[in-house]
Amino acid sequence: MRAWQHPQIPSVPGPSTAPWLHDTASDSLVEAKPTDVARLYVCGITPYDATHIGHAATYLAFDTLQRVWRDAGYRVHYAQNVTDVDDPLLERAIATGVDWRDLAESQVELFRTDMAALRIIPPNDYVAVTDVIDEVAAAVGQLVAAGMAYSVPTADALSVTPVDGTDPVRGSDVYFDIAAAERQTAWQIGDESNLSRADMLLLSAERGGDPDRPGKRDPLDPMLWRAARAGEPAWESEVGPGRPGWHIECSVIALQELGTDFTVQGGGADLIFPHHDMSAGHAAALSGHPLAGVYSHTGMVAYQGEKMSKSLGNLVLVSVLLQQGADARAIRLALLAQHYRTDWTWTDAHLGIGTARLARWTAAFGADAVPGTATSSYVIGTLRTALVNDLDTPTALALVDKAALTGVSDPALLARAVDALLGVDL
Ligand SMILES: Nc1ncnc2c1ncn2[C@@H]1O[C@H](COS(=O)(=O)NC(=O)[C@@H](N)CS)[C@@H](O)[C@H]1O
Ligand SMILES: [Zn+2]
Repeated sequence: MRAWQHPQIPSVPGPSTAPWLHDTASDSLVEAKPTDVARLYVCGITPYDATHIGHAATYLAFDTLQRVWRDAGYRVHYAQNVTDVDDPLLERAIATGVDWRDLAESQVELFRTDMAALRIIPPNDYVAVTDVIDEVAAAVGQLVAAGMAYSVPTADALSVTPVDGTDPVRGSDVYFDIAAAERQTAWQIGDESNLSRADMLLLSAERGGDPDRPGKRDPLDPMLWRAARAGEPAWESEVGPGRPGWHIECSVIALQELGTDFTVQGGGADLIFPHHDMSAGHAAALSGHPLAGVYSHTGMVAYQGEKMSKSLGNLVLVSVLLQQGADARAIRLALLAQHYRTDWTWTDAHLGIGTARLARWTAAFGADAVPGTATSSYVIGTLRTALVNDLDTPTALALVDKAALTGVSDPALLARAVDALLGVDL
């Protein structure tokens, strides 16, 4: 699927190194140093109510990561999915009387324009789950054959006569067998999330799981394939008519585009469990290898006291801010002023601060700037040090603020660094 236009990224002289990132799995800072190409998977949107400030903050964090890798001389291979068929999307389509395909299509297009406006680097591979149904079904079939998945008879599935009668899977929902996968692979549930089983059960119910469903071997076993039901989209497949589960789509797309053991798997903290634990479990069961080296998660942006989210409807949309006259660079600066791993609350004041900062930086380093006393190359060195330290953009912004007060020896050089590393073209 088409992504969006790639922003210009100038090269900046001077040495830089791979970034250190907080890794959720080890709960420590690790060096995200690729062996050759930096391979990155960041979970994409479920396309409705696209691009709220929370989405933008998360994708901006992994944009910053890529800018630091590129500055250090690494090429980046970036993959991202679109969850363009899933229960929440179908519910929203029904609630708003819109065909789910039209809703997905229009929201992905809005997301693309917002990402391009914010100069966020696009993925090399932008893959919709509806484009890989066969690949997902084949992966589910592989897990069934390997004894790491099982079917649960489905009362309300469309009655389907199994083709040859021997295949117990047709016409049933298919679940991942966590215990079997833990026996057959090095993966253990909780490897990424480090959560207690009690917390897992709570989060599983809150985030699309069905721990109370009868017939499952373990309440935490996640669904791999949902059998066709009346009124729901379904595709014919080797595991019967139906559609993909959530976690398996990211395992299949990440493995297909990046292979195993890729550098960083990224997303918001609400994906830590079940989504990223299970995506890693499915990938280990399919490939025998770990999915990624580093599991990187961003904090949640709230608005009016609650995490910004579709279901709550407390959304601040990037496109609305832009329509109201906000400069995309000011929105970017407003987001970069918060460390990517903190939970924080958006207020309109944040946009005002970003707008004022943009004006000060334009005066100090833009086309009409006059040289000042700080040394550009020195300031750029401190900027790089801040970003290599777990993408510390708040410190980076403060360093550029300070340089703006005194002016710098070579304003154009600093402007190049601000563009390359922070994505703000003054
Ligand atoms: N309020 C928020 N603050 C920060 N990040 C958020 C917020 N809401 C959603 N996100 C992040 O934005 C990304 C897309 O979220 S989403 O549209 O709900 N889609 C999904 O989570 C799945 N399609 C991932 S496969 C995820 O990484 C999610 O963690
Ligand atoms: Zn995902």
